[in-house]
Amino acid sequence: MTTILEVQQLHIHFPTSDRTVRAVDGIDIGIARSETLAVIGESGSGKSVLGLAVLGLLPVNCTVTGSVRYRGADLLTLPESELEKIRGRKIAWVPQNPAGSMNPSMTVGYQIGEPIALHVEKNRSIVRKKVLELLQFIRITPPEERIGSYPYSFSGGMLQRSLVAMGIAGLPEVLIADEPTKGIDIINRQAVSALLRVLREKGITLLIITHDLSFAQNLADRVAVMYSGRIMEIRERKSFFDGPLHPYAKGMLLSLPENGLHPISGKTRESDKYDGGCRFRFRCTYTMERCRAEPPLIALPDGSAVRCWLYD
Ligand SMILES: Nc1ncnc2c1ncn2[C@@H]1O[C@H](COP(=O)(O)OP(=O)(O)OP(=O)(O)O)[C@@H](O)[C@H]1O
Ligand code: NI
Repeated sequence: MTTILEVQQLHIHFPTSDRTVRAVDGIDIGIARSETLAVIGESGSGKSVLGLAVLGLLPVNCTVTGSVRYRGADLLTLPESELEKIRGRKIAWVPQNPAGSMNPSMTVGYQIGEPIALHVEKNRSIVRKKVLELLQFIRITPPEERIGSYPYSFSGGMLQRSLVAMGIAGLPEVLIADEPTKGIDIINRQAVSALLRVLREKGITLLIITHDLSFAQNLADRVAVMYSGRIMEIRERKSFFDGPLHPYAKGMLLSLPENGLHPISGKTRESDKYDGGCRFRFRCTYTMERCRAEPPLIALPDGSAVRCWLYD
C-alpha cells in the first residue's frame, strides 16, 4: 500500500483582531493510493480548510505549520510554479458551491474542456470529443446539444455533476470533493455518488468532505471524524458505522433520523476549545478528570485510531 498524501502535524491558524481561530490544530493523516477517505464533522470543524491545504489553496491570512506531502514533495513549501503543475492536473477538486463555481458567461462545455486543454490535450477537436464523453459520463444528454449550454440553464444537480466532470477532466490522481451532495435532491445525490464510485473503481484517490453520513457510508473505505480542528477518530468504514468509538462520533450517529434524531447536547463554544484539554469534554457524557489533558490519537490494534482517554 503506497501512501500518496501524507499530512503531518498540520496546524492552520487564522489570527483575527481578538483571537486566533485554530481551524486545523495538529492533524496527522496518511492517505493510501486509490483509497477513498471521507472526512466528516460538524460545521466549522476545519474540513474545508484541510482540503484547501492539500490543494495548496489556503488563503493568505493564515499561518501554517507542518507538512502536506504528495509523492514526497511538501505542497506547503513548493513554489507556486511547481504547485500549478500539480493542482488541477494531479490533485483536482470539486468545490463546495456549484452555483458560484462556474463562470456564467462561458458555456459548460468550454469550462469542462479547460483543464483538458490546459493539462492534457491541445487539439481543440480532441478536447471537444473528450468533453462530449465526459457529458455522457455524467449523464448530461444528449451531449452534442448540451455542450453549448450556459450554466443558468442547468439545475443545481446538473451543475454539481458538471463540476465533478471539470474536476476529473485533467485526469487527476487525487480528487478532493467538498460537500459534493450539498443542496441537491436525492436523485442527484445518488448520481454524484455513482459517479464518484466509478472514479474510485478507476483507482483515483478520493478525499470526500461531507456532512452526509449516508453518502460517506456508501462510498468511503475509511472515515475520519473531525472536531474543532482535530481528528477524533479514524476508522475503516464498516467498523466505524457498526460501532463508532469516540463519544462525539457516537453522538453524531445517534443524531441521524434513522437512529431517532437524538442531537448532541450543547454546541461548540470558542472559549471551550483551546485550554489544553479534550475539545469535546464540555459536551461529553463520559467526561472524567483526565479529560483536562488533551488525549493523544490512540492507535488501536486494527489500524484505526481514536482520540479519547476512554481507550487508553
Ligand atoms: N479565510 C478565513 N479567515 C478566517 N477564518 C477562517 C477562514 N476560513 C475558515 N476559517 C475558519 O476556520 C474554521 C474551519 O472552517 P472550515 O470552513 O474548514 O469548516 P468546515 O468543517 O468545512 O465547515 P462547513 O461544514 O460549514 O463547511 C471556522 O471557524 C472558520 O470560520
Ligand atoms: Ni466546509
